[in-house]
Amino acid sequence: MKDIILQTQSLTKQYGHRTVVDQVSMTIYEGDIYGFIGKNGAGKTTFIRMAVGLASPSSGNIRLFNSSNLREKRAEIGTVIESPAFYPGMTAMENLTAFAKLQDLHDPEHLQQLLDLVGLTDTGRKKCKHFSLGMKQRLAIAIALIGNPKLLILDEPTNGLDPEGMKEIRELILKLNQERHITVLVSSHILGELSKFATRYGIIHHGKLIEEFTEEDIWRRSIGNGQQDIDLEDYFLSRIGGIKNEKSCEM
Ligand SMILES: Nc1ncnc2c1ncn2[C@@H]1O[C@H](COP(=O)(O)OP(=O)(O)OP(=O)(O)O)[C@@H](O)[C@H]1O
Repeated sequence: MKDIILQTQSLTKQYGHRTVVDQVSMTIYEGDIYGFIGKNGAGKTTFIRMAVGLASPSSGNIRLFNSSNLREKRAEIGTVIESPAFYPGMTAMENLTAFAKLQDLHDPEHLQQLLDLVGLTDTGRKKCKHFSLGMKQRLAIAIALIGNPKLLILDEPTNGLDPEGMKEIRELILKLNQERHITVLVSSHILGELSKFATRYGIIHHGKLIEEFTEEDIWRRSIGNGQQDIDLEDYFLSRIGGIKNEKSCEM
């Protein structure tokens, strides 16, 4: 049995009378690339903010790495939430150095390796404000990796990227998972994109986690129903009552 990396029980967030995350019980196992799927406003970011300690739950429970000592265990998580934040007037290496200093880490070789890993080796004196969105996302991921996290949480990392930028992020996530054995939680509202690399999925709809499954689970079910093939996107949409748009993979 694989180790449990992140587990929530009935995690709930209310803003006033509105419940935006509703009793979510999620389990992420070691080695997963967990695709967290939901429409805009479904509650993905709010759930992630609670998991990493940026928002406090109204009720429910969170365990990290099989421990309830969240203060200690959150140090083993790297996070990129929404727009990447860094110093626009600095280079990639200057940013990495500044963020490493905040964590009291001073190892230029480690930082150079991170730059190489995310494909920003050749950016030299170029200031980050002149980076493309894809480069900014990859720098944000490098910053999240400074402390060698065991779990990387990425909130909509491909949002707004062109196909090439999406491919770069996808390949980076796969490399981190397969070569560095980092477990990944990645949220998106773009089904076609997530299905290219996720190993398990959770669908969130109106704040509720309506299902968790692997792609294999769906295959098994479709064979059981006498179907030859499955379309993951059709399946997702059938679960949330959506209609497939032939021109777009978005929900
Ligand atoms: N601080 C807040 N106060 C009140 N409502 C909030 C707050 N933060 C989020 N919400 C509401 O909670 C709901 C869920 O938002 P959330 O950002 O978690 O969704 P999401 O699935 O991440 O969507 P998106 O992809 O658009 O970010 C939304 O209706 C949002 O307006």
